[in-house]
Parts: sequence; structure tokens; C-alpha cells
Amino acid sequence: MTAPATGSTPGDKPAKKPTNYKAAWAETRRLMWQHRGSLAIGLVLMLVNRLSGLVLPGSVKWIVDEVLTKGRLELLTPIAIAAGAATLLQASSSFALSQVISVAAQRAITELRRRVQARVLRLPVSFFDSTQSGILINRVMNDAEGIRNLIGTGIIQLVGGMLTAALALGYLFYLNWFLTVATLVFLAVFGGIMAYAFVKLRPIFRERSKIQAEVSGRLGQAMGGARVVKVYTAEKREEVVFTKGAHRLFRNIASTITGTSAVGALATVIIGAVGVLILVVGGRSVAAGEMTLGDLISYVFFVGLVSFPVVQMANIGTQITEAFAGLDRIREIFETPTEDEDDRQRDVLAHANGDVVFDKVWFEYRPGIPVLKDITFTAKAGTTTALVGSSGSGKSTLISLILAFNRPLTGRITIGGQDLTTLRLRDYRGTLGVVLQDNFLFDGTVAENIAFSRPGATREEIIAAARVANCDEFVSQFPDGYETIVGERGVKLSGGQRQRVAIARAILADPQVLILDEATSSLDSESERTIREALKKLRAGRTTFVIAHRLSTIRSADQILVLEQGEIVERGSHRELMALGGRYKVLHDTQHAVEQDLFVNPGEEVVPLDANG
Ligand SMILES: Nc1ncnc2c1ncn2[C@@H]1O[C@H](COP(=O)(O)OP(=O)(O)OP(=O)(O)O)[C@@H](O)[C@H]1O
Repeated sequence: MTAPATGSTPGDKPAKKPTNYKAAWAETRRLMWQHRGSLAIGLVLMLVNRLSGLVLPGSVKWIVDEVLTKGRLELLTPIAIAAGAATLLQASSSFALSQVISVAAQRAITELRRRVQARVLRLPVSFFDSTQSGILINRVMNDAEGIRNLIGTGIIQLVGGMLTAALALGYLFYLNWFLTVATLVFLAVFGGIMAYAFVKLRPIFRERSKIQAEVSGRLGQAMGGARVVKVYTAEKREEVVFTKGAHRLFRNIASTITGTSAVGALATVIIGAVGVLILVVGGRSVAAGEMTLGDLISYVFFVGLVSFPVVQMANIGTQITEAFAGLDRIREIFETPTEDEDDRQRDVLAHANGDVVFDKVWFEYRPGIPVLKDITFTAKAGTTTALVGSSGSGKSTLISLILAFNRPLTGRITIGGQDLTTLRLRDYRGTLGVVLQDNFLFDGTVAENIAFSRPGATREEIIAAARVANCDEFVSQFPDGYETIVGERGVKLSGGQRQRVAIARAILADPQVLILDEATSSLDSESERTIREALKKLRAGRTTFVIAHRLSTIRSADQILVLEQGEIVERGSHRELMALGGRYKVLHDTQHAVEQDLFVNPGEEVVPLDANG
């Protein structure tokens, strides 16, 4: 009864949307503030880590100049002890750092995932219609993961790297300012080229997560629809679609590999050039007595300390940009209004068992194409209203308005005199029950699926509901009874069994307003009888809306609304509508004739009794 979800296939090039860095930065600041405690401890640990990391290269100068050149052997042991202690300190602070920061980051990721998931499920149905589920799963799982780099080791490494570079640089200036200026020129050129490279690479990284989401989304659909794929021998087609997507992903990754390895090669060249520079300029300085040999050796070590963070910063920079992009996509979800956003200001539902009234309701999915036109009717409390009409006439859409999945464009829907748009959604939905043609069951046990509508239900209540729905007779034949696993979407049950589980689920919910989308046509007469009986018991005393596919099942409805192209063209009881001899009678007689002649020979066509209505 629902329209197929729209969305691009992995082959399409989606429109690129620039990351809103300002908003992402604001969200980052909020996250950082939230985790300021562990970040502060992390920074202190990082400081200790980096400072202790300077001791070993710093001691080289003393070894060369004092111990080796001047022969002060008594200094060797203290220097060795200092270097050893510093290394121990470096190792333990690094361990503590990863403990504090990584755990904090994981906690933040979990929290963000939880918030995104909770938010996504509260978004309107139209959002799900227009967004692939793969993309939404990606938001919850991968994009949330990205913040590891913002509040985790990424940011600490960045800050730590900059700190080490600054300290090391100061020391380099002290050792030989001229050589340092020359080295910096090289490093600046390298930094500039790298910044340019990453500006180029950034959009490719952003594109990657999008491609990944699309490819896995499509993959999920193909797996979920495996039966349809097999029947229409679409394995090859799906293979082609996947291959295209996988290749797009490959091309994306390959292009970044080229970029990053080019940067790596450039780094080697620059380091080589700096090495040559140090040999030439430094060697001369030593020869001229401006520098000691120890100075030159520790200079080499410290240049390493400066250039390593530059390379690292660029790498972390990419990860942080990625994380920004992910946060920005998450922010979009947080900015999309949820269905129950202003529930607190809305009214409490006073009469769940009141009349349901449609008053001049218009509705459209696409602007300018009305799907429901001026719908006015009253469904008295406790009565059954049947909707009939040809395919696409708007029956499901009307039901979606009753379920508050969609809101009227103009006009009002009221329940017990209260406008649906002013009611607390949670209250209102709590009064609903649905049994649809394709009843969605979760991969769990029969009992869990029945209790889905009321998680606190006792085993006795579940079994009582199952009895009313005539589930008991087939469940008792399963070796595991109510503990039988139904499989994804309930594939391990027959269509009729699924239907009855859904009826039991609705019975347990004890709804005031009931929606039935009858699908009895595919069942044998025995199952149909049991299901019809179950539905009859379910309907008793509830305001029921039935989408009737077999008109013979709605003879007892209190009112029948005949929809055509979004308008109610006839209304009344079965008897009244038959007497009217209009559209309903045509539909009825045509269907009756089809049912009578189900086994006619080919060519013996059914002639409608009254083609004009
Ligand atoms: N989510 C949607 N977005 C855009 N158009 C939609 C959407 N759902 C339905 N439509 C369109 O609205 C019209 C009415 O569809 P609806 O599903 O309400 O018909 P129906 O009477 O329930 O049909 P059926 O008996 O075949 O289920 C159709 O033209 C359909 O294409």
C-alpha cells in the first residue's frame, strides 16, 4: 500500500553539497566542551609525552660534545639514566593518553550514535520515503564514528604535534638560526603544496562516504529483495549495479591513493633536500667552529621532530575535515524537524473513542497534483468505514492521514472534536492499531512480534491475544511454539500466519482506532475464514477503517466510501450503493463475475455489467 521509496542508484552522480564548516565547528566546540575534562587530562599527558620525547634526542649533544669530545665519562651514567627515565615516562604517558582519550572518544561516539538513531526514527515518513536507508544507517554508524578525530586522539595529536614542532623549532633557532631559516623555507614550500593537495583531496573524501552509503544501501535492498531478484533472474543486473558502485568507490579511493602517495614522495624529496642543506651549511658551520659536532647531530634529530608533525598534521587535518563533513551531515538530521517536536505544547487527547471527522481535506505529495480532493465524511465512534476504489484512487493516502504520517494541505481531521494537528502525537498514535497487507515482522520470536505493540505484556496476555487472532492453532504445531524465530520480515511464516500474528499484535495493543488493509484474496478459503473471524473479533467496538480489496468482505461495513481520483464519488451502505446502481455496483458486479469465472478458459472474458457506472 505504500509508494516505493525514491532514491538514486549507486550509478548516479549525486549533487555535491558544500560542508557547512561554521555549523560543524559550532557542534565540535559543543562536543569539546562536553568532554573538556578528559581533553584537558589528555593535553597534560600529551605535554608530558612530548617533553619527555625531547630528552633522548637532546642528550645526543651532551654525549657527543661532553662525553666523547671532552672525555667527561662521569656524565655518561646520569645522561643514560635521564634518557631511560624519559623514555619510560614517554611510554607510560602515551599509554595513559590512549586510555583516557580513546575511551572518552568511544563514549562520545556511542552517545552521538544513540542521539542520531533516536532522532532519525522520529523524523516524518516523507523523510524515509526520500532517503535511502543505507544513507541513514551510514549517518548513525560511520558519520558518528568520525568524531573520534575531533575529540579523540586526532585533535590531541594535532595539538601535541604543533607543540613539539614549536619547542623543537625554538631549539633549532638557538643552535643555528641561518640553517633553520633555510630549512623552514623548504618546509613552508612543502606545507603549502600539501595544503593545496588536501584542498583537492577533501571533496573526494567527502564523496567517498556518500558512495559507500549508496552502495551498501543498494546492496541491502538487493539482499532484502532476494526473492524478487531471483524470480526475475536479476542477479546479473544487480551484479552490474553493484560492480558499478564498487568501481566508483575504487576510483574514488584510487584517486586519493595517488594524491597521498604523491605527497609522500614529495616529503621524501623535501627531507632529502633538507638533509643535503644540513650537511652543507651545518658541515661548514662545524668546520668554522660556529657549531659543535654534538650541535649538528642533535640538529638533525630536532629537524625530524619539526618535520614529522608537519606531515602528521596534514594527515590528521584530512581526518578532521572528514569528521567535520560527517558532523555536518548529522547536523542536517538534527535540524530536520521531528514529528513530535512540539508535542509538549500540544493538547492531550481527550476522547480516543470519539468520532473521526474529515472536513474538506485536500492533500498532495507533489505541489499542484492533489491526491485527495475535498474529502468530507464522519466515521462514528465504534463503526466500520470501508474505502473502495480503483488502484491509485487515494485509499492508502487517506489512511496515511488518519495515521498522521501525512498532514492535510487544507481542511481538518478531528477525533472526538479535537484537531489531529493539535494533538500530542504519542497520545494519538497510542490509540492506533494496524493490520496491513504486508505486515512487517521483526526477526525475533512469534511472542516478541506479538508483544511489539505492548512490550510490557505478560505471557498470558500474549497467548490470549494469539488465541483471539487464531494464531494458537498454527503456533502450537511449531516445535518451539511461541519461541519460534520468524526470520527477517517474518519470512519463515506463511502469508496467512504473518497476517494472524499482525492481528494478534493489534489485539494486544487494544486500539481505539483500527486500520485494516485486507489481503484475504491470496489465502485459501479455510485461512480466509479464520482470518476473517479474527478480524471480526478485532473490529468489535473499535472505530475501524478498512481498505477493502474484496468487496464481499465489507458488506457489513457501516459506511462505504467510493474513491475515484482522490474524490469521494459515492457513499452509503452496501445495500444503498447497490440500489444506487453507480460506480460501486460496477466494481461489485465486475469483481463478482471475476470470482465466479476464476476458472474460465482463455478467451472467455468477463464483461462488466455496466461500463458507464
Ligand atoms: N509517497 C508518495 N509520494 C508521491 N506520490 C505518492 C506517494 N504515495 C502515493 N502517491 C501517489 O498518490 C496516488 C494515490 O496513491 P494511493 O497509494 O493512496 O492509492 P491507493 O488507492 O491506495 O492504491 P492501491 O489500491 O493500488 O494501493 C497515486 O497516484 C500515487 O502514485
